[in-house]
Amino acid sequence: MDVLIRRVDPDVPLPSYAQPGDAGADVRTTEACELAPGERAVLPTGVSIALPEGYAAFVHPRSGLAARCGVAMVNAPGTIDAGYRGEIKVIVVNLDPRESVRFERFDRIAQLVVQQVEKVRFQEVAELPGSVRAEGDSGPPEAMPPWAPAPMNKRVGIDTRRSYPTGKDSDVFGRRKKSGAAEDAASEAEQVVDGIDNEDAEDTEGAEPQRVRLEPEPRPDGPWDVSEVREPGEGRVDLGGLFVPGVEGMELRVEVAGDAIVAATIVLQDSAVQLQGFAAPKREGIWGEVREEIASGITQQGGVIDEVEGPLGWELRAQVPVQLPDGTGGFQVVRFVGVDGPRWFLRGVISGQGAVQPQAAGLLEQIFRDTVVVRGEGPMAPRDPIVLKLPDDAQMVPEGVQQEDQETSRFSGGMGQLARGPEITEVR
Ligand SMILES: O=c1ccn([C@H]2C[C@H](O)[C@@H](COP(=O)(O)OP(=O)(O)OP(=O)(O)O)O2)c(=O)[nH]1
Repeated sequence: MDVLIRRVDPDVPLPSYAQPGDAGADVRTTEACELAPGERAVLPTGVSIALPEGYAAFVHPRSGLAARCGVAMVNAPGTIDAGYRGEIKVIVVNLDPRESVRFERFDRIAQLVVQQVEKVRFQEVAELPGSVRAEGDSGPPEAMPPWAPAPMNKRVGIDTRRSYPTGKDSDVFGRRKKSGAAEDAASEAEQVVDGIDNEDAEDTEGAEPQRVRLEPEPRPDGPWDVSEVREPGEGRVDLGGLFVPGVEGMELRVEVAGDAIVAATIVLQDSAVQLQGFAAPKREGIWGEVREEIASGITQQGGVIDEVEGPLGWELRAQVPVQLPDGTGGFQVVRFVGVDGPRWFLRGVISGQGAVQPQAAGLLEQIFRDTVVVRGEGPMAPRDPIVLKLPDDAQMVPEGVQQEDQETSRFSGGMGQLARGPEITEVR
């Protein structure tokens, strides 16, 4: 089909399909630009189009750029409405934590996919027809579920408000999923990992013949084991069991279970990521099983789970039932991300805007990736939390205590287990 196009920049080459079967026609930037790590820019393409009614064009990232340089589109895919006559723009972001990326004038920066789109009429009804997914969902529960992120008994906060440059210790590959199968995920997974961890000492084979063991996936982009990083403290906050990257304007809170600090939460504007490290077997990743546990728990609570392959590997995107301040039931969107490392597992819970709009969570994901885990050499039971400490120069300000513990998986985000404690303010 023909689409009318106008060059806003008279010299720009028209969008073109690189190969005969391509779905997307490459578009170019008419402005050269250099993006520092984490920086974004709105780049003009030098063209505007007139699509027929019933069509839209979608601006997609180019996979080559993403793989080579970590360039993504903030709003991918960008939507070009049929009625839009302005110049098509591309909102690119450099997600590489270390390297700048440079575009020259007329470099191909994105691809345009034209598609037919439905315009629907929304018909309001009192009840929706059932679906396979809806089966077993019992609706919002009466009580506050253990997955609800709000209540914590004790918590410690560090307000950093300063800039930490990131380290320069990593290199680049790709990471993929492992799969784990467990009917009764919680109990079986415990058994399996316990068995394997004990076995580590003797280095024997075959104690679990009914299961295929999968090695932890490679971690080309982190998070890192302390042995893989030259200067873990460079640009990171030393929390003992974790070195957490420092970012301008972030607020860092640590959370306690009993007397031990076990989780750190980084709050950045309207998003947060909670980081928690756990001991794990040497040769088997546990993230597959842990995902199943979290998913089944949330589904039982009436929540909805999507398992998707995101920027940090396989993750759960969950709509978790919560009680709203006015007492009514609502849902909160949360992302559970996780990575298996050498004898440890790092779990992140992304909440706020970074969960609602995962494409806007680049910086939080970067923080997760650039975290360094210090499991220590001592014996630990699989799935035991890796204990953290306060930064040496943190100053504590006591704060009120509220909310009792709730029974839940320790991987559920620690929502019911962690405790709010004294507030601390960092002084440097
Ligand atoms: O990557 C993009 C996304 C959008 N646009 C243009 C075409 C689109 O028709 C217009 C509005 O975009 P969109 O509808 O996504 O933006 P909005 O924030 O929802 O604005 P509006 O309220 O104008 O629809 O901006 C681009 O040039 N590039």
